[in-house]
Amino acid sequence: MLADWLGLTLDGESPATTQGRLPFGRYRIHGPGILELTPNDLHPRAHAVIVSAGIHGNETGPIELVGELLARLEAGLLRLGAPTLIILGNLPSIRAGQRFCETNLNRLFRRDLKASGNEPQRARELMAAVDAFYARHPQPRLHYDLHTAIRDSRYPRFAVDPYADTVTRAEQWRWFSAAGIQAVLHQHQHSWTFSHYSKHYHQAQAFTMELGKVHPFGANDLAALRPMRQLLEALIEGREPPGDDPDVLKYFKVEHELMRESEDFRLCFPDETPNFSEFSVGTRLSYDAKAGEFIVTEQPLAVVFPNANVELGARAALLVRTTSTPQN
Ligand SMILES: O=C(O)CCC(=O)N[C@@H](CCC(=O)O)C(=O)O
Ligand SMILES: [Zn+2]
Repeated sequence: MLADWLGLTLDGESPATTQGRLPFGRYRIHGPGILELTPNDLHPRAHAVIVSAGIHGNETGPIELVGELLARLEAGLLRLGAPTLIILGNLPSIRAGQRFCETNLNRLFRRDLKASGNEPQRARELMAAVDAFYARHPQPRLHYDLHTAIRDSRYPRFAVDPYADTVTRAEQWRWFSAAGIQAVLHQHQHSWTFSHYSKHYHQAQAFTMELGKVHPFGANDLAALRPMRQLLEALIEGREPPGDDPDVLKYFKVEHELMRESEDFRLCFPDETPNFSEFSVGTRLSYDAKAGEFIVTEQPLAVVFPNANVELGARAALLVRTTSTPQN
């Protein structure tokens, strides 16, 4: 049934039933792409776990990873021990194989959202689903929003740590280390992403997890994500995830965001530049007819998520520097 849910949801069809039993619990479908799993026996260490994927429709690896988790739950290979909400984000854009249809869903997760349209409507549905889930469950809150990046990366698997007052527990860095995450990027300001929503409004331990590069369905290297799957499995079972040395991770913080402010905007480095590539002082990184040029000053800067083709007013790249320690 759970494997059917994924397939039917991606095909735009409704499952025949909206609730049922699992080997170690039960499931309930709250709406398209919103599935709650409730354990028969709650593990004492359990979090209230949210795992989301497909917030960008062309990022298929995390959707396949969720498929593996659901198949293993259904086969009884995982012993459900934590309340878990599984979310598939932008269903029309997943079907179209595009990052988004009309606007980038992952900039819309704010309670004062005014916009109308398909993606704003979906953001409202997902915010309501998160609010209701966390209201139902008193356990410590956790949300991993799974993505893949457009470019290659010096660190193919990295976590983006949203900016918010909530303190990140040090165990997260240990878990990430064991899960094969190679770097952590601390945001410097509110970003209104899905993970930021859970951290800012619900004080969840919440991260955007970049798990390799964008590929079509069937072309993803799920073997490289096996340690990450083990982290998710531990959380779904409600047990303490494996940990490893947090000093193995590289830590970065955002220093500046390059914004696209006019039609005449360009990045002054090749399109295929990998994430975390470093540029020395004096390098011109961008030109915008309205904002002018951006030149690296004082210390080298590395570039993450460069994309000159974003909407006007949107982020075209993050400029980052290393930081010696994780920020808690
Ligand atoms: O590779 C890219 O350019 C984009 C990959 C992606 O979708 N990243 C997320 C990061 C969200 C965050 O900053 O937490 C995004 O841009 O929405
Ligand atoms: Zn994404």
